[in-house]
Amino acid sequence: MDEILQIKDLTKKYGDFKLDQVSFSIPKGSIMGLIGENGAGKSTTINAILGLIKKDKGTVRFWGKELDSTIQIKENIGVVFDGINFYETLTPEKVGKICAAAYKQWDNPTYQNLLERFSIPQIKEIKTLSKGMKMKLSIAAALSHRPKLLILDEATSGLDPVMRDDILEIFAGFVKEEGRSILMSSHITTDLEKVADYITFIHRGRVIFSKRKSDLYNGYGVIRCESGLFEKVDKADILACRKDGTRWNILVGDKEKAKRKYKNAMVDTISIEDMLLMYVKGEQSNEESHFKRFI
Ligand SMILES: Nc1ncnc2c1ncn2[C@@H]1O[C@H](COP(=O)(O)OP(=O)(O)OP(=O)(O)O)[C@@H](O)[C@H]1O
Repeated sequence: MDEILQIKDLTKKYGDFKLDQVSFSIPKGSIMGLIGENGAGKSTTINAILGLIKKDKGTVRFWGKELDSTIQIKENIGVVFDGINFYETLTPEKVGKICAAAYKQWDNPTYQNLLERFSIPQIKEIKTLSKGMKMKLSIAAALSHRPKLLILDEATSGLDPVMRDDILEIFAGFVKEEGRSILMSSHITTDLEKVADYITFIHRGRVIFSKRKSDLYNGYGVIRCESGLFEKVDKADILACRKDGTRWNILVGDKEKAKRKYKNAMVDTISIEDMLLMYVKGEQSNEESHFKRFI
């Protein structure tokens, strides 16, 4: 079993919104970045994985077994949400004591080290801590109960760039320990570019792709061309496109094939953020006919 988490056909309907047969897997020892626009379904996916909402359909397997017990989740999965994770009247010191009693594998030296590294005071009430400090406290606690999987839902967005960089380094070290993995949703795609091994892109409740990051960079590309060439591009090759002045930017899934097929075109690599923008804005702006999407 090389995968720590396998999600298959996860489906949940909320009124107009449908999380639609979401499937992806997280290999052991890796960081999976979960990206998508606001309302794409990232938190719904995470909540369904954790059993915080009832899924309509689909399976979640953890280390090969269906994930259905809260005890199994509590001990093995560390969770950090973008919000308050503890009672506001507790202090970081009390959080440590409560967690020591609550978790079999609580690692107090790690917790103390992280509090110091993150400059979190031991005896200040949580309600008096800044948003960033609360996030750091949650991350310290989640890492210190030695979970096999850490799930973070927008958990680093309130942190300054220096602290984010420090935390990304800690995450990279965490997954080096055998079998541990991270699933992190983030709008800060540059963080994921730095640290993620895999990227899953959810758009309007559906998985557009779930791929190794290096395969994304090696595979996807953008053709930049004038209208004349745009007309000749095989529509089957176009994943999304956007007109920028007189030039077209065309997202393709196989950069090298595009270079061979369209010899006069400029074919560039594309960042995760630009890829996401082309998918999302291409569809949104359809009626203005500046953008079009063909899949
Ligand atoms: N409890 C709920 N009841 C009804 N609709 C919900 C509920 N939770 C989420 N939704 C809807 O499901 C859709 C997906 O929301 P979700 O929070 O999963 O998106 P997201 O990708 O995490 O977005 P963001 O980046 O803004 O956090 C949205 O349309 C949202 O309004």
